[in-house]
Amino acid sequence: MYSNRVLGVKNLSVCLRKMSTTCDLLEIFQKSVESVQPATLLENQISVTESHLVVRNEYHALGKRCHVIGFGKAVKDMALKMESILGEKMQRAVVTVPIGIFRERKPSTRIEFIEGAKNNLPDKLSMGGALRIKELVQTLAEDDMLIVLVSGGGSALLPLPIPPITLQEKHDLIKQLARKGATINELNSVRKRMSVLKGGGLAELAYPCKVVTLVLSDVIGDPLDFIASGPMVPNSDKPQLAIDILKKYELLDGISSSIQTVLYGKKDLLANVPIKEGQYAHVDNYIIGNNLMAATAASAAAISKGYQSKVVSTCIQGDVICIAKSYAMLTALLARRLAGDKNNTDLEKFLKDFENRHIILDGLKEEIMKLKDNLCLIFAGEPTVVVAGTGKGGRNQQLALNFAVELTEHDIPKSVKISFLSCGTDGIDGPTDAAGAISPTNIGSDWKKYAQECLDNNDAYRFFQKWDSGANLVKIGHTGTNVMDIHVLIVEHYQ
Ligand SMILES: Nc1ncnc2c1ncn2[C@@H]1O[C@H](COP(=O)(O)OP(=O)(O)OP(=O)(O)O)[C@@H](O)[C@H]1O
Ligand SMILES: O=C(O)[C@H](O)CO
Repeated sequence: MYSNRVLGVKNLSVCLRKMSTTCDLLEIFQKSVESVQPATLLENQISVTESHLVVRNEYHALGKRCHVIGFGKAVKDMALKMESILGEKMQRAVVTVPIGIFRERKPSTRIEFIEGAKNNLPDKLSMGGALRIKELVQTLAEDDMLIVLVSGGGSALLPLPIPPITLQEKHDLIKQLARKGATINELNSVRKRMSVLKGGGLAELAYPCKVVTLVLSDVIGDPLDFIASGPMVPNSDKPQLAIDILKKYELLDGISSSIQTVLYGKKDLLANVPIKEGQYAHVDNYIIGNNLMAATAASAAAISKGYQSKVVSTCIQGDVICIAKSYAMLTALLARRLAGDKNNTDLEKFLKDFENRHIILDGLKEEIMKLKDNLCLIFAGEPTVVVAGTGKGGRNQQLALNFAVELTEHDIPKSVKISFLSCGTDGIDGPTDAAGAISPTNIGSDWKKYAQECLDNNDAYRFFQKWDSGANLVKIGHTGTNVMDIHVLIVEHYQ
């Protein structure tokens, strides 16, 4: 019933077209990932002189001893690059990275790499790493320098719950909150409240040592106090916020007494750590990469392949179901326009829909008005999924499949071909071995029914394993970087 590969000779050109667009989608995604490789980002922005670290054009004294710490999915290559830039000037380095990130043999290095946080959840290994980092930071003096490498996934790689909260309690609460569809900002507000090092804790421990923080952003808008739960910037959340978030997701009543003790108590901060312009005065923070860079590179790659292309938004957020509906509506609209229909009513409806969800669509209307060629639109951001089922998947696979189902609700002219890819730039979508997926096209009614069952059970991975024997799953392993998700939509018209 699920065989979708019945190809006659007359379908050969359709098949070749499918293959070439699939290649384009993959190459466009690959270019976006390449553009935010941490080693290149550092190489372009960091150098050292005899006595200073230079970040872009700003000089920071290296001090008597220079140490490096790091945590996140993308800090392996950041740390190795830092080691090669600093050479003997680097005294000691402790860095926590995801388990399995060293696919080949570990390179020869003086950096102490600690692997942990399976499935992006805090565990004993990552907590061991957090303790090593804490130990190192506690030895620092005023005339030292600390370089901190931060990237997404840093929260799970730097867990140190405030006693009496246990690691298991924290792990369980964050997992439940994530499954209920909490945003990353909500998750991290709760994490900051329960953690020794997050929400500025690490910066306070380092004081008065001078700190330079290099951050690869994986949060919309690059907010330093939310990326990896903001260990190097003051926590500006109201103390009540974490409690309100748990209430919102109906988790407050079930929390353990230790979590209650911490949430309703006061978080001890070191006194007298000076704050200047809302940031710790001894810390300089730099964003060295973000999803705008990745989206811009994707769009440039599409243009070089002959598409009309545009970065539409870098702040896609909200429930995957709503996003799939909006994308399908937009796609149908573009398809009809490419086929010659110039009616604008749907366009206004689509723009309103996004505006209502506070998503900025940069110049999309103008782009659509001048639409004449095959089009490749780039979206970036991080949607959420309410995981109510028991299946296997991730938000990108869920979105790619949901989009395919939604598209069947629209009339797409026969002369138009739609292709859509949704992938996480870190290469790992949820607890799966895929970065995401390419939407299946032309799903018939049996497949549509099966797709809906899989979506309802959050089992998109299983669907994709069956569809075309898994050909639509994008499997690239850990990419070494992490700037949220990229969505690539291609709409092509054939005469
Ligand atoms: N079966 C599933 N189907 C769909 N989505 C899922 C499923 N299981 C988990 N998820 C989603 O996957 C997300 C976690 O994925 P992942 O570990 O890739 O996080 P991430 O946001 O990329 O991590 P970070 O931001 O810390 O780098 C959660 O938002 C969760 O809702
Ligand atoms: O680690 C985290 O907290 C998320 O990836 C956001 O940075």
